[in-house]
Amino acid sequence: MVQIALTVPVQHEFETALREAIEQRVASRIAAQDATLWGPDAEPEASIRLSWTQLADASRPLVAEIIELREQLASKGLDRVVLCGMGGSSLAPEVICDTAGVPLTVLDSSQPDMVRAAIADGLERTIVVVSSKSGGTVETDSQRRAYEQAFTDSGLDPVDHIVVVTDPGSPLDDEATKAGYRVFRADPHVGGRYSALTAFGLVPSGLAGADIGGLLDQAAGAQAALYADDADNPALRLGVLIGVANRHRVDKLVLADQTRHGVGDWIEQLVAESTGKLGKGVLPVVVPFENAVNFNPSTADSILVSIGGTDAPEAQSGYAAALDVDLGAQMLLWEVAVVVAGRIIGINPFDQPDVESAKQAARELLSGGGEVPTPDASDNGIDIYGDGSTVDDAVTALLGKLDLQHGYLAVQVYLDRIAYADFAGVREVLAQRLGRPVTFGWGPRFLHSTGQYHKGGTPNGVFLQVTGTPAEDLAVPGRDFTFGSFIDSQAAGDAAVLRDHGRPVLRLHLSDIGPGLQRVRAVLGQ
Ligand SMILES: O=P(O)(O)OC[C@H]1O[C@H](O)[C@H](O)[C@@H](O)[C@@H]1O
Repeated sequence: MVQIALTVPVQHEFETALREAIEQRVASRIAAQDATLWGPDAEPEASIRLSWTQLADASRPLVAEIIELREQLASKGLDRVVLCGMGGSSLAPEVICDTAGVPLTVLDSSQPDMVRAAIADGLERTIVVVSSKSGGTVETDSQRRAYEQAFTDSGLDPVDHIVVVTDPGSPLDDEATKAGYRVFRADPHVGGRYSALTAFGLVPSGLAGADIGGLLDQAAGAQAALYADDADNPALRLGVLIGVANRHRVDKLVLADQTRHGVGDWIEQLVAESTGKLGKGVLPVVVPFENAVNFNPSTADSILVSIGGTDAPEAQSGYAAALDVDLGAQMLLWEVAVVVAGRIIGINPFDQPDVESAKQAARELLSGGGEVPTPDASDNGIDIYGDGSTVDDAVTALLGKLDLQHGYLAVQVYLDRIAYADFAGVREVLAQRLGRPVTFGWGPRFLHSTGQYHKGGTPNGVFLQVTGTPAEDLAVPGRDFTFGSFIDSQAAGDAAVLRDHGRPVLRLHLSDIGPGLQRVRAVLGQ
């Protein structure tokens, strides 16, 4: 079931763009995996990235395999599932499991306290799914190493506890095969953020107990509507709305999820990484509910989307949508909508050119190269990297750089996202204070999602980083760095690249996280 209600202030322009998309058979050509739709520059990448359009059928044989493995594992007393993976390799299972009401521990961090806490919990009944499409993501590799060590130290054989999902022939595939792990190889012609209905979405979710056959049924049931060259096609309507709004500099997409299962985080990656490049794009702003600031009240440069709603919300810009749709269908709907919007905006929705630059800067710092940043000032245990000699002044200086017509503030917090979950509420406080869109992301998780937009998208963001010294560091087995030095390099590397791109960044480093965070909250008004 897919229902969509839309409002647009430029009805004629919207209808014209919709008619063009129908005449050019955009929806059916997406279904047929036509790689020419995004222009000649995007064609080589698009030609190896479109297999997601037919996954509702192609992934079907996986279901029985996963259920069989789940039963085997359960018979051995393995019933707790931990997922190690970043971005496209963890965001889909997170929302699939939350929607299904089944527990899944998602370890998508390099924060030492968070990694230690996950590992300390119930090892003997834990099955760890290590998911990485490229097989080279350092967080995922480090988490796998930490788990292998922990299993071995506890007298458990990692082969009994680790399942791998990766693309065929990746470095992880080679290592895992040698180690004797159970390996699920995914279709390499699907990019990470479009991989929800491949083994990346289905293996962890199915092992955790979600109804993955039902999820594929939902996607299959929506295919005819989403691939129709028809004015009622909800994906075409949503994609054209986002694309047309972008022409009018309405380039923030504020998402309120009435169902409260966190689908906004999955959409956030899809939209930010697919569109945020070449100095253009759509900034997703995930808010917790419809009465949150930025949704109500909204800003003149925002499209509002109510997920699970039936009436389009009232947006100051006039651009709004309500989607009432089940999860499997919703995933396919957004994938189609985003590539439709990408065509209008004029970007390649299948690459993420600016993610690599931050990874490179982090690697340089880790290997002892690169310039290690030193604080510009220090205020009662909080190191300030930016203008201002006190935390108050530094925050005021950063916020003073915000463009009050088109700008946004991104808060990037490299702390344990379970232990300090309520700090995310600072988004609301700052949005209220500034009257501008504010996003909140946990590092390093957001680097694999909105990180692309921050560096490559419309250049009107200002960035507040919060980092902290962990309670206890943790070695990465077989590597010459620790989780602590890794996350530190990730934050510093991303800040360096943002600054190189001319984006204002303030980093506040808390040498003692508890009191430091209290102070930061007080300064920000939380
Ligand atoms: O699945 P992996 O290869 O480990 O990649 C995980 C993530 O890494 C990068 O940051 C990409 O920008 C993301 O699109 C991807 O989802």
